[in-house]
Amino acid sequence: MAEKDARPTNAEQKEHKRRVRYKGKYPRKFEEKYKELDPEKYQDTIAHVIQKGNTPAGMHISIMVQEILDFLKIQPGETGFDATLGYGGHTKAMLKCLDGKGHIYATDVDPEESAKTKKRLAEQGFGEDILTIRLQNFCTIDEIAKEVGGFDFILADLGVSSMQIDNPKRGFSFKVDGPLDLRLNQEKGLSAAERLDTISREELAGMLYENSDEPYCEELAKAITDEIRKGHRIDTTTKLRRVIEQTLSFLPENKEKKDIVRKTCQRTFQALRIDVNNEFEVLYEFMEKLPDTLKPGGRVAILTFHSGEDKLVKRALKDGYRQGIYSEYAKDVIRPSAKECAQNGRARSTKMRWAVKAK
Ligand SMILES: C[S@@+](CC[C@H](N)C(=O)[O-])C[C@H]1O[C@@H](n2cnc3c(N)ncnc32)[C@H](O)[C@@H]1O
Repeated sequence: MAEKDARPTNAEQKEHKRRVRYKGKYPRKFEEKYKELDPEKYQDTIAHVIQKGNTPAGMHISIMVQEILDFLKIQPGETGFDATLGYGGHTKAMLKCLDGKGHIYATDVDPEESAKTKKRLAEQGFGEDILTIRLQNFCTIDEIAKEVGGFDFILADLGVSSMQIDNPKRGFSFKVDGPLDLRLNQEKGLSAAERLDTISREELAGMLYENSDEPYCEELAKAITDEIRKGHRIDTTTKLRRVIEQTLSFLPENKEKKDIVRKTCQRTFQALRIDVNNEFEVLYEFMEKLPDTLKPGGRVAILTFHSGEDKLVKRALKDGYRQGIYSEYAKDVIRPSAKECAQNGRARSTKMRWAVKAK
C-alpha cells in the first residue's frame, strides 16, 4: 500500500500560523527551574536529577549522613546543636534519632535559606517543640549552651550550601553571571566587590595565599588591583573570571590550561568568600568555645571542605586531647565513600573529624 502524502494541502498551508518559538525542554535560567525550586512538591523530578549525580536547584544533598549518625549515636532525650542548618538534611536525620524526645538547637547566618528550611521542617513535623532555629553565627555557641545546659552532640558541616552556590544572585559561582557578593548573609558586612574596591595589591596577594594557597596570588593581585585603579570595578562574577583568564593567558595552550584556569577561579572565589565572611576567625572562636559547650561524654563531628579549615579543626581537637579535654579524637580523617562521591560530586573534598569530651 502506498503511503499517504504527508505534505500539507494548499488550504492547510494558508491556515498555517507561525509557531511560537520552541523555548527548549529544560529551563535555562535558575529562576525558571520552578519544579526544582519547590523540591518537596516534585519528588519524581528531584529523584531523577539526584540519580543522574546532580544536585537539584534549591536543594542541598547532605554529606556523610550515615557516618555522622554512626559516630554521634544520638539517643532519644538528648540535646544537640547543629551549627550549620543549611537545607536541614543533617538536622532532620538527627531529629529522627531523637524519636520525639529531646531537642536540637540549630544556627545559620543566612536569613533567606534558614527561613525556608524552618518552614519546610515545621511542615514535616519538626516544630519548635523539638527544634529551635536561630539566625546566629555558630561562634555564639557558648550563649546557647549556657541557656540550655550544654550539648550531648554537636555537628558542624562547614562552608556553603548548594542553594547558595546555585543562586546567581549570591555570587558564589564563577560559572554563572551574578553580582560579586559572596556573603552568607547579604544583609550584613561588605560584599566581595566592595572589599575589592579598596584593597591593596599586597593585602589581596596575602588573602589569596593565606586563604587558598593560590600559586598565582601575586599575578592575580596585580591584575585585579590594576583593573580597579583604571576605574573598571570588578563587581560581577563574570568580570572577575575574565580578569583571572586574562592573567593566566601566558600559560601554554594545552589541555591542562582549562583545568588550571578553573581551579584558579575556584581558589580565588573561595579566598574572597573566606574573607568577607571571616570564616577562619569564626571557626577558630567556635573551636575554642566547643569544649565548654559539650556535656561530659558529649560527641562532636565536623565536616571540612578545604585544607585551611581542616588544619584548624585538626589542631584544636589534637590540642584538646593532649590537655585531657577530649578522651578520644579522630587521628585520621574520615572520607565519604567512593559511591557517595560518584553520586554527589560536591562530597569529593569532604573530610570528617570528630572528638569525644572526657567524662
Ligand atoms: C554545607 S551547608 C550545611 C548543609 C546542611 N548540613 C544540610 O544538611 O542541609 C553550610 C551552612 O552553614 C551556614 N554557615 C556557614 N558559616 C556559618 C556560621 N559561621 N554560622 C552559622 N551558619 C554558618 C551557611 O550559611 C550554610 O547554610
